[in-house]
Amino acid sequence: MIHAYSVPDVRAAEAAMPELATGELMQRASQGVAEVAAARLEEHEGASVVVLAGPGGNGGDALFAASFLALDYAVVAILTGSGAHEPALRAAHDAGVVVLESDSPSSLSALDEADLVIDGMTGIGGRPGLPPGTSGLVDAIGDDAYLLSVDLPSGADPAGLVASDCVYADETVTFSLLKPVHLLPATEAACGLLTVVDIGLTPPAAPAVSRLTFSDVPTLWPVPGPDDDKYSRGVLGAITGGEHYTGAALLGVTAAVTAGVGMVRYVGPPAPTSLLRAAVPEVVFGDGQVQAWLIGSGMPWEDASPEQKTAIEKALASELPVVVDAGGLDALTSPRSAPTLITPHAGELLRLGRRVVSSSLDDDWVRSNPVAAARAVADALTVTVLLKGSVTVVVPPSASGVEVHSQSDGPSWLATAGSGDVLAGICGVLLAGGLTPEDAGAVAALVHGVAAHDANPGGPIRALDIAHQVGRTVARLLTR
Ligand SMILES: NC(=O)C1=CN([C@@H]2O[C@H](COP(=O)(O)OP(=O)(O)OC[C@H]3O[C@@H](n4cnc5c(N)ncnc54)[C@H](O)[C@@H]3O)[C@@H](O)[C@H]2O)[C@@H](O)CC1
Ligand SMILES: Nc1ncnc2c1ncn2[C@@H]1O[C@H](COP(=O)(O)OP(=O)(O)O)[C@@H](O)[C@H]1O
Repeated sequence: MIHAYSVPDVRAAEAAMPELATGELMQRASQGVAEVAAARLEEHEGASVVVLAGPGGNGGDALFAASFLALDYAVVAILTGSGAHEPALRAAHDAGVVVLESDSPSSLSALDEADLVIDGMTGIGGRPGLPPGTSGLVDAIGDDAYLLSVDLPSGADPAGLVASDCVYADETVTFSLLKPVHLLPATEAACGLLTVVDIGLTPPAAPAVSRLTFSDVPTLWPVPGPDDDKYSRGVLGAITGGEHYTGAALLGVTAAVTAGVGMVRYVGPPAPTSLLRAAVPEVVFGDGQVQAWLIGSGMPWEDASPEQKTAIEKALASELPVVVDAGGLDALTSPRSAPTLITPHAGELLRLGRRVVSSSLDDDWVRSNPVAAARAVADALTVTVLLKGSVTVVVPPSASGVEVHSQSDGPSWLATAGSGDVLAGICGVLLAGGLTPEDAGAVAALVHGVAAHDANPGGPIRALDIAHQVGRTVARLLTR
């Protein structure tokens, strides 16, 4: 598991180190930046470095790194704020670094010609958005330059909440502790490759964001034992698909069966029922006892059959865990006390937010702060929200005290019709297997992303292939 910690907690961890006051922490950080920069220069056969140094601690890290690199490379430092970290600036001067002001005519040409640029303009104390007057410098960086950010890409929201104008790095070097900026959807893409240099900080007690890794899957995935039978393993009731979206029923139920559910009971009208009878012979049909429900994929509320509507109302009124996808979200009109995982994409979350948070939310509500939008719906309905995207977040209600989970395991080829229906099926298996909505959502997102990769590494993927792949991917993750 990877953890990221809130900015105040990281500050407190730094303040607890006597090495902060002596400058030793900055020496370790800047040495780490210099080592990573030198390795990338080797790999790319580069010789020239430009450092963008702001007035804060990150600027200090960047200038000290410049002083180390000046032993072997031609290094220019551009000061981007009013003032600079004094000891670091002195070290850069002493090492022969050419120091320029940001408005110097030479700055733009140096950036255009640099093989590697170190971005140390803003750090975890920065506000979202590039500092005034620096966007021209960022634009001047040559397309072939390797862009290495110190701690976080300048301009990115350290809390990872708000999308803003920022540097898009090839790589970010951070120090001992990840921050939300490195893992959350508004900012992760700007970080590029993430490299962690240990400078000796002690992790705070509680993370703000967690991310599962492959080695967490054997701990969390429900594996049957010798005393299990199909009922004890978990029966999933699926109320999905309809006369129109027959495929959504097939995709979710196929994923559930290949992901290893004890049994699936399907409730739906004749067309998807016939399809499932032919394509997924393991499924049984009609209402009955289940351990969890999956409702709504491919079932706009107005298309739901009377039998489906009755079964959904009963499921939502029960004490059983429920996964609510797509059209099922329209049936969720009041808070649930039983475990509930909802799986909207951004469009569906906006529609739901307008119903349960405020009818006046603007079109940008989810995009401008995805985690806050998911949290508002989670709190309004006391459900856990899995908000889908290239970075998928699993956001529990605030009262739970559980941290946000963030997963980014799938290729962009996952953006294909029906892949969300597959994800909902995997979520259903895990709720039926007894996982909490937070764990179920995070593990399902990881396995879904990896299965998409495994289905056709490096190339396009159809959703049904992901559904067929899930079981093999789970086996690979359980036995690696
Ligand atoms: N073979 C099938 O039977 C399939 C059935 N599907 C079902 O089709 C129904 C409609 O699905 P839609 O996803 O079109 O839902 P909606 O029609 O409810 O939402 C689509 C709207 O949301 C907007 N939007 C904003 N952000 C988005 C994002 N990140 N991803 C997707 N749309 C975004 C779109 O621009 C569009 O206006 C659902 O019930 C779904 O389960 C789909 O899953 C596709 C495959
Ligand atoms: N650019 C992307 N990169 C990786 N995964 C993505 C990307 N865009 C969407 N996804 C994933 O693809 C799936 C799409 O689900 P959804 O929008 O519900 O589609 P559908 O309704 O057609 O099934 C989700 O799991 C989402 O996280």
